[in-house]
Amino acid sequence: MSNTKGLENIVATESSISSIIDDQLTYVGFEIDDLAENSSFEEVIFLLWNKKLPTKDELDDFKNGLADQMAVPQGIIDHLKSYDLSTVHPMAALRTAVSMLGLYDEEADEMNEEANRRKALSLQAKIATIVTAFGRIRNGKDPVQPKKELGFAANFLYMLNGEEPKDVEIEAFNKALVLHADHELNASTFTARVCVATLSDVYSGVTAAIGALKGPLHGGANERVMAMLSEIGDEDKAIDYINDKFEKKEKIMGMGHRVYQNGDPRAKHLREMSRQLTEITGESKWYNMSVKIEDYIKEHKGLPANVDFYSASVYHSLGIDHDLFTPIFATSRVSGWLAHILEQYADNRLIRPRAEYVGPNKQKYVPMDQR
Ligand SMILES: CC(=O)SCCNC(=O)CCNC(=O)[C@H](O)C(C)(C)COP(=O)(O)OP(=O)(O)OC[C@H]1O[C@@H](n2cnc3c(N)ncnc32)[C@H](O)[C@@H]1OP(=O)(O)O
Ligand SMILES: O=C([O-])CC(=O)C(=O)O
Repeated sequence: MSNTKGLENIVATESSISSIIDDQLTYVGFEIDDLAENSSFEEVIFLLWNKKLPTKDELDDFKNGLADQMAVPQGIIDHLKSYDLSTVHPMAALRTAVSMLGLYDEEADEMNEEANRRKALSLQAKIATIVTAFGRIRNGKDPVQPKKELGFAANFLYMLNGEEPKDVEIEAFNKALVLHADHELNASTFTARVCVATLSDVYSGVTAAIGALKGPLHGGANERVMAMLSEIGDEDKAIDYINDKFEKKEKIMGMGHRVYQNGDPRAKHLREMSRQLTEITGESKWYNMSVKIEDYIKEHKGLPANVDFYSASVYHSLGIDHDLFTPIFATSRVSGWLAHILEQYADNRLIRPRAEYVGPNKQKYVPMDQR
């Protein structure tokens, strides 16, 4: 048996949801650049779940269906309120709340496509409500009910802030959601697929995926990028800070990628959004600092910026609390997780690789009183 640490370059499944070929990302064969410029997030979810773009009527129905599913059981809101939310990370709260959603669903273990698609729509909608409710409750505010006439991106910002967002904010947030929706067999998506390949339920798959996304080597990097930029504080201090990290052999968050060699195709969109938004907020320093770091790391380590790098200054410019960055990633990526979960159920086989045993052999049991 050969052993590839981290399963690097191992092809573990077939999928027709998204592809990364020669550093190009597509969703169902549509270039990410095309979708980022033209698509609504709802349209992208429909695409990932149905492998085709919706007609206008299909999209209207889909948007209505999502809006109808946004209310979260009061028991979950009350449960969130029962914790000291000043110390709870929102990804931990989201993980628990999504798991709880399964307790409220009588069909949680129903294993047919119709029931699973209904659960998918419900989860997609409710995760946005949970994340925004958490953001408000911990600041002593009541959750805000969604407005049916607003799209997904606008509703998220509305439910978080209690006021309707500006067009420029909606456009930027929608694009960020589109860019984060799916990404082939990344760690959280793989986790979801491994979980449901045991024929466990959709709630378990999404709960497991949230746990995987939370880590700093994956979705948790975006929050840490902003922590790094804040710690640096001043553009002129950026290079010394990075050199210090190099010396300590510490990783720079938002840099590097397992699959992309020459650059993450999503980063250029987020970089441009960061430029525009930081100019609007009068805080171009975050963008300038980020560019300086990106260029320096590219030159000295040959590492590209990944999707998490510029999303940090984008979300910061939208006035979002830094620890909500990864939950926002989950709000988008759940669309991809659900697409992969449905695909896995449709042609399932248990996922069970092997481990190469490197421990001691031929040991003899020693009774307790002789150890
Ligand atoms: C949405 C996403 O999940 S995108 C990724 C988000 N994660 C991050 O931004 C965290 C920082 N980046 C990293 O830790 C890595 O680049 C990963 C996890 C993304 C990819 O990891 P891997 O493919 O396993 O690469 P690995 O960690 O083995 O790194 C290979 C080499 O590049 C170096 N390297 C990789 N990323 C970085 C980084 N961000 N900063 C400094 N050095 C790095 C490693 O130290 C290692 O060097 P060495 O060979 O001299 O020991
Ligand atoms: O694909 C990966 O390994 C990580 C990533 O960029 C993503 O999940 O968007």
